[in-house]
Amino acid sequence: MKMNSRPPASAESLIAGRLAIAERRCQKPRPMHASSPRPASFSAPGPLRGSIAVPGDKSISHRALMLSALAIGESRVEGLLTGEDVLATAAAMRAMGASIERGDDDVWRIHGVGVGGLLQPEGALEMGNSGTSTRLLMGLVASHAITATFTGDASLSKRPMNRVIEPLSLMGADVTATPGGKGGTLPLMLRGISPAVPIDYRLPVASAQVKSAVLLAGLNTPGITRVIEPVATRDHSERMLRGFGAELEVEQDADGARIISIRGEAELQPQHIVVPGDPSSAAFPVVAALLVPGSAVTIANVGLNPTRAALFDVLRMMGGDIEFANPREVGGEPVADIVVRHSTLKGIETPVETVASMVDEYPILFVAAALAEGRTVARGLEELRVKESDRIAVMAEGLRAIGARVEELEDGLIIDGTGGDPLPGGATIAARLDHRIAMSFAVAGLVSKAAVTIDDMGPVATSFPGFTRLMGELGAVAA
Ligand SMILES: O=C(O)C1=C[C@@H](OP(=O)(O)O)[C@@H](O)[C@H](O)C1
Ligand SMILES: C=C(OP(=O)(O)O)C(=O)O
Repeated sequence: MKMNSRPPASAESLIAGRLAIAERRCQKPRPMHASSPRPASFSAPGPLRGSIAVPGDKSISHRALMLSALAIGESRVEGLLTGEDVLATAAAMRAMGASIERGDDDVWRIHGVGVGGLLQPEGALEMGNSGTSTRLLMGLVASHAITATFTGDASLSKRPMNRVIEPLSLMGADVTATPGGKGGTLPLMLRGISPAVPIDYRLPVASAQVKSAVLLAGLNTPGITRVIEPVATRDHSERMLRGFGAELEVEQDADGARIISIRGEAELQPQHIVVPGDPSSAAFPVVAALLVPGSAVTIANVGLNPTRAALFDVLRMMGGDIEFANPREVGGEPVADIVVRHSTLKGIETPVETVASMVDEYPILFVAAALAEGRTVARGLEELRVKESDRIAVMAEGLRAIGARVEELEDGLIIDGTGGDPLPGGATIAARLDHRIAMSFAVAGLVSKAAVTIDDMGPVATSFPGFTRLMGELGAVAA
C-alpha cells in the first residue's frame, strides 16, 4: 500500500466534504460590499430529517443593541444574531460612543451612553445591506445634536428613505443628499436637533421601520411623540422600549388603528435580553420540510410573536402539518419549537390583512405555492418591490427559470403549482444582493429534478449565517 493511499470515500463522507466546502465558501466572514461571488448548487437526495436551531431574530437583535446602547449601565444580550446587518448596527452604535463587546461566552455586554448621549461619529455610518439599521438609526440621530452620513451597498442605495426623512424632518432634523447623491436614497447626511419637536404621525405605509424610527426619535424629544398605525406591524420596538423602562402606551382608535405614544427624555434601565430564533429564518427549513417528501424536522426555539408569525398560519391553511411544541415566553416574546412534516399543500388566496406579519416570508411562500396543488393568488404586496431587491419581479423571473408557472401582477403573483411534482430546476439564479432570494431558490433546488444554482450565497450572511451548514445537517446537499 502506498504511504499516501486512503480508503475509498463513502457517499456520506463525500457529501459531508462537499457541504463543508460549500459552507466555507458561503459563510466565511464577508467584508461588506464583497465583490467575489460565492455560487452554490442545491439539491436533496432524500427526506430532510433532524432538529436544528436557527440564529437569533434580526429585528430584535438590532433593537437590543440600540436600546442597550442608550441605557446607562451594562446590558447583556444572549442569542444575538451575528449577521452582517446586525454587526452594522453594532459598529454604528460604537461609533456614537457605546461600548459593545462579545464575550467568550457569546454573551454581548453593552455599556450605553444614556438617552441624549450619542456622540458625533467620526466617519460615515456604513449600513451595508441593512434597511432596518439605516431607518432606525436615522431616527435615533434625528433627535441628537449630531450629524451622521449614512452609506450602503448597491441594493440599500436604491431603497426609499423619504418615508423616514418626512417624519424626521417634521421633528426638526435636516436631511440632505451627500455630494453626488440624488436625495431620497443613500448616501445621505442627517443633521439631528436637540431638542426635537414631538409629532403625531400617521404612517402612510405599513412599516415597522418607519414606526420605529419615529418612536426612537421620540425617545430624546421632550413631550409625547405619537405614531398612528392603521395596519399593525411588528411590535418589537414597543415591547422592548417598555422593557427598558420607557413610558409607552398603545391604544386603538375607533377604526382599529394603533396609537402608540412615547414620552421623551426617557431614562432607560439596562436589561438582560435573550433573543429568540428568527421566524423569518425558520421559514426556510419549515418550507423545505413541507415540500421534500418524507421529511420530518424540528426547529427549536423560534420566536412566534403574532406580528411576525403569519407565514405559519398561511402554510397551515394550505394544508401544512406544522405544530408548535413546548410554547413558552422568552424575554417578553412568545417562543416554541416548530415541528413540521412533509405535506401535500393546496393553493390559496393569501390573506391581505396579514401581509405585514409575514412581509419577509413571501419569497419562500412563493416556492411553497409553486409545488402546491392548484392556484395561489398573493396580492397586496407592493412593499416587496422596495426590499433588498424587487422581490415580486425577481421571484417571478427565477421561478419561471426553474419551470414554475407564474404570472406577475403589479402587487403580487399568481402561481399555478405542480401538485407536489418536482420542478425542472437546472437554472442559475441571480441573488441580486438579496439574502431571501438566495435562500428561497436554495430551497427550490431541494424540490427540483436538476439542482438549482445560486450565483452568490454571500448575501445570506446578512441574516442567516450557517444556513448552508444547517440545511446540510437536515440532509440537503450544497456543492
Ligand atoms: O422593523 C424591522 O425590523 C423590519 C421591518 C420590515 O421592513 P418594513 O418596515 O420596511 O416593512 C422588514 O421587512 C424588515 O426585514 C425588518
Ligand atoms: C427587508 C429585510 O431587511 P432590511 O429592510 O433590514 O434590509 C429583510 O430582512 O428581508
